[in-house]
Order: sequence, then structure tokens, then C-alpha cells
Amino acid sequence: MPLALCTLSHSPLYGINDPDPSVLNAVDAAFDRVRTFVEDFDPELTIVFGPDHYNGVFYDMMPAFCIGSGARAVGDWGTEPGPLPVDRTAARRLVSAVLDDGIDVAQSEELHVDHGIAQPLEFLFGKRYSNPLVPVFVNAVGLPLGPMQRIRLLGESIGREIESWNKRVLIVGSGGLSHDPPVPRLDEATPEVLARLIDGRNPSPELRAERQRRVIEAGKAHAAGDTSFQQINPDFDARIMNTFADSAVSETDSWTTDWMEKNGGHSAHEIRSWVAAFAALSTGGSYTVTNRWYWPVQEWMTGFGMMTAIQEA
Ligand SMILES: O=C(O)/C=C/C(=O)/C=C/C=C(\O)C(=O)O
Ligand SMILES: [Fe+2]
Repeated sequence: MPLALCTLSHSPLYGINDPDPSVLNAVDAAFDRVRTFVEDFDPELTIVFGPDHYNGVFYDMMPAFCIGSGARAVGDWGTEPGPLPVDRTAARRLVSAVLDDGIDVAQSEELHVDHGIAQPLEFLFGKRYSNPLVPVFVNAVGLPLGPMQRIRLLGESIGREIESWNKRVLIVGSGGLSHDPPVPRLDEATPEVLARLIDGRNPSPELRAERQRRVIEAGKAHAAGDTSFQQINPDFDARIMNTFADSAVSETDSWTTDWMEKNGGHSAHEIRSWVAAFAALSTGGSYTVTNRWYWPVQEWMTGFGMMTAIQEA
């Protein structure tokens, strides 16, 4: 049974600091096409790779990647808070299979996920979705990060296992392309920020609002032409998307964290979710990219891309 994939950027500023209607309408039309692709595929299970932005996963225990055999959304940026419809049996089987492959994946029976995982699920399935899924946290924010090869190997291991289940599995990869929004960093954290990077779960409504205000203000400044932010890099983004379109997933092994940051900004590390997703899809042989879209959206501070692909029979 074939596997299908969709990789898509997310943005907390979607619906809050939107671009010109001509761009927004084009993005929404692409979402409609992706939703139709997913409905036609009719997945029995969805595996979603995505990052967290210090809302669910912290430096009290920062894994490189973690499979959620239970999960709840924290409900940031307007996403729905509460438990996710995790297929625990499938998730636990994935954990065992990945460990058997020699990859020391972490497991959580209650993974806390933020918009990095919840927003694409809501885009694809609507709010209060009940489709069985397995969330996989991919660290893209809590530096330092390991080599890209590890995320490819994780994706391939998951791909081989789901392949053997003879089920229609949709693989989702969530994250922006080039972008550098204001996400705090350990190496420059004040003591107060450090405390919440280590133990920042359940912030007060005031603190959450203050953090969100910072991101909204940055989006507005970025759109107004403030060049103190690292700029969106459409050439870099095209190269990333071309690599996946050319089925050259193993080329991502040579992408260093420095190269990603210099060309795509700190949050370009979210591309790791795309690597995992395409690596998982690639294990069954050839795949066809059925669609791709891209916009550099200043208001969202991100190169916003989407791709859909399906395994060839
Ligand atoms: O200030 C914070 O603690 C958190 C900031 C964010 O959560 C920013 C998120 C930005 C994205 O998810 C993005 O991919 O643009
Ligand atoms: Fe993000």
C-alpha cells in the first residue's frame, strides 16, 4: 500500500499578520488542494514530524527526537488545547522499531506539542480532528543540534516500519523554510529567559501574551522592511525543495547546521521535519512529487512552502 506525504510550513502569524489578499488567497487555495490530496488518499494513520518552540519541550530534558505514544496540544497561537488522538499501539511499535535500528529515539507517553505540530494538523483536518496519528518531535530550536544524517536515518527507520504495516499512512513534515523569527536561544538567554527555557510549561496568560506580542511586532517590523532580521532566502528555499523534488534525500547529510543558519536563519532547522518526512517516504522506492508551492511571506517572516508526494506503485 503506498505512503503519501505532505510537507508544509507553519506560521504563528497566519491569521494574525497576514500578507496581501492576493498572496493569502493563493496560500489558502494551495491548502485546499493539499486537503483534497489528503482526503483522496484517505489515510488510516498520520505520522507528523514537527518542532516545538519552548512551549512543550524544554532544556530540563531536550531530546534530539521523541515519539509521542500519547500527546496533548498546549494550545498556543489559537490552536486547540487538549489531548491528541494518538494511536498508542502504532507509536509504541515505532519506538521499538527505531530503537532496534540503533537510533536512540526518546519516547513520551504525554508529549506536549505546540503549533509546530498542532497547526499543520488543524490545517489538514480542521479543529477537533480525530484521525489517528503519531506525533514525532524533531528538535530544531534547542541548540546544539546533531548532524542531519541522524534525522534522515530516523525518517528512514520509521518509513521501513510503516511500510510493513500495509496501511495507508500519511507522512507530514511541519516547519518553515528560511526564517529567523524571535525564538529565544540558550547561548544568549538572560537568567529569567533561561529559567523558562528549562522549565517554562504552563506560562501565565500574561507571559504567553507578552511572548506572542514580541513575535507579532517582529512580523510587523519585518513586513515594514526592518533589515535587522535575517531575510527570507528564496534561492536557498528553492534549493531545499529541489533536493526533495529530485529524490536526493541523502544529499541532506552534507547540510551543516552552520550552512543552514547562515543561509536560512536559525529556524531553517525546522527543515529537519521535511528531511524526516521525505526520508520516510523514500524507503519504499521511488516517489512522485505531485505538487509544490512557495511564497516568501514577509508578514509571516518565513519562506512558506508546501509539497505533496506519493510513492510510485
Ligand atoms: O518567544 C517565544 O518564546 C516563542 C516564539 C515562537 O514560538 C515563534 C515561533 C515561530 C515559528 O513557529 C515559525 O516557524 O515561524
Ligand atoms: Fe516554527
